[in-house]
Amino acid sequence: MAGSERRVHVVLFPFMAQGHVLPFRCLAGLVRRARPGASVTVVVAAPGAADSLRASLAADGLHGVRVHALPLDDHPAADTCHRDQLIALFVASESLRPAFRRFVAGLRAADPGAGVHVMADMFLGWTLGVARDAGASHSVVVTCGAYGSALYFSLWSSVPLVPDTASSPDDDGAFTVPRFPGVTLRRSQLTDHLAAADGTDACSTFINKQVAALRSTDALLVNTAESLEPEGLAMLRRFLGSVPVYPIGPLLRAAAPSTVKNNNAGSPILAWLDKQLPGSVLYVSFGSTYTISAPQMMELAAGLEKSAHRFVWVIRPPAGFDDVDGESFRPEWLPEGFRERVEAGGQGLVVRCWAPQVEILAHAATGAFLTHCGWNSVQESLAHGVPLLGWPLSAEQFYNAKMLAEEMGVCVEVARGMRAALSRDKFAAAVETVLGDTVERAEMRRKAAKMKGVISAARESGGDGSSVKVMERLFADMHGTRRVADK
Ligand SMILES: O=c1ccn([C@@H]2O[C@H](COP(=O)(O)OP(=O)(O)O[C@H]3O[C@H](CO)[C@@H](O)[C@H](O)[C@H]3O)[C@@H](O)[C@H]2O)c(=O)[nH]1
Repeated sequence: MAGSERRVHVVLFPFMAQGHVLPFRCLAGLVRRARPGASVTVVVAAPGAADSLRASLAADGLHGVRVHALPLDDHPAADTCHRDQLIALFVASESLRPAFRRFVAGLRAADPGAGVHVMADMFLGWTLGVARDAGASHSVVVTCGAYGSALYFSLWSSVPLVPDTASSPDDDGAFTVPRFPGVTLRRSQLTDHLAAADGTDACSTFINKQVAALRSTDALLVNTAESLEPEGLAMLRRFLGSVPVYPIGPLLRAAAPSTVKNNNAGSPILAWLDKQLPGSVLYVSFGSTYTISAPQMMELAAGLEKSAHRFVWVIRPPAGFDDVDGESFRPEWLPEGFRERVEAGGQGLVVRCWAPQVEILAHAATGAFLTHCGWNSVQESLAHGVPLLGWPLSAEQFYNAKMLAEEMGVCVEVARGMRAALSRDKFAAAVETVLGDTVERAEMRRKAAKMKGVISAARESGGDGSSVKVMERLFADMHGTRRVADK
């Protein structure tokens, strides 16, 4: 087979946010496993981020993977800028077109006999034109799941949305998702941007450009497995028409081996977990980009304390406090004395900004995860058989939560959106459901364990549906006997 393989340069281009860069790091490893002879370069849209990405790739054992920086210096990475600036950052990424064009042309010129394949983030649709002009093949990498993406892109392609039963924007009216008559949503499962969109606003214009790229790229690579989301993938394929869809996920990092061996002296959080009973701790984190409000944080703290269950809570500054440094807590965020009380009493740990999430989820003491249902967090949780409490905040997270609760039965949704009125009693009751001695807990754990098995099978190299096999198929289709770029 190797004899018929054409040399190929693979260019990976993530959007500069943790939730996107992390799966792209795993994608670099997957490309290496599926096509060991390929050269792989990760393009970053900020020279300042190149060194840390190089270090991360080396830590992943991907020493031969190159990093090429393009000059988007005056824009911060998405997880350090205000969420409202995201759309500006998306649009600004298009200014990289000339530099990216030069880079791809340089690869072609340096090795004219080889193929070039650009694997670009779903928010970098403009790269398709660059790839086409350079005679390179192109795929769009969807870092989200299939079900969430199918609904998200379908909704944005159908604005303005008119809920069937809402008489005012405050009514939580139900409506049927365009193109998917079997799926009903509520008004509260739309972001404000989506609910207000009319097709001419900046968000609609931007996302419609991405949808156009999804529909005309050579392949769609989705961070999921056929066995994990068969229905979601069927919906995405229906939405896209003829573009081939390759479920190359789950793109997941493995936990450091010491976690599994309960040997965590080097990490205070993991060392604390070592002292807890199996399945007894709630892990609370809302990902790398979104956050809840200060009043919500107050109520959540009260609910956690009231539940009397153990927890590890990773706190990023609430909305409106984006300028606060990475160390401090403000009095507006947490009830007076909360942190000192729960830490001294052994009930919980309050961690500022960032924690070793995969290691926490892999730890035997972790029994449930309160999450915003970002797709990386979802897959990391299920990969370790950990059931979820869902509090979707934005983007496609509402649809991930819906699928996890209604289709997979591994999640209880406790709140919805960045303005949700949270009740401490309701929240404490939900924690009891997932960590107490309840029938629901047993059932959710059983279903989450099943998903763990599904994910583990997709990560092994052997089976036909495994991510390596799917990636091998992509290369065979694109750069084996059929050469899409040369058609
Ligand atoms: O303290 C922390 C917090 C986060 N993480 C990691 O950061 C990633 C966070 O990703 P995710 O859970 O997907 O959340 P976001 O960062 O919010 O992800 C964005 O990207 C996802 C994939 O496209 C989308 O599903 C989300 O809606 C979007 O907000 C995960 O790998 C976590 O393990 C840590 O390691 N430590």
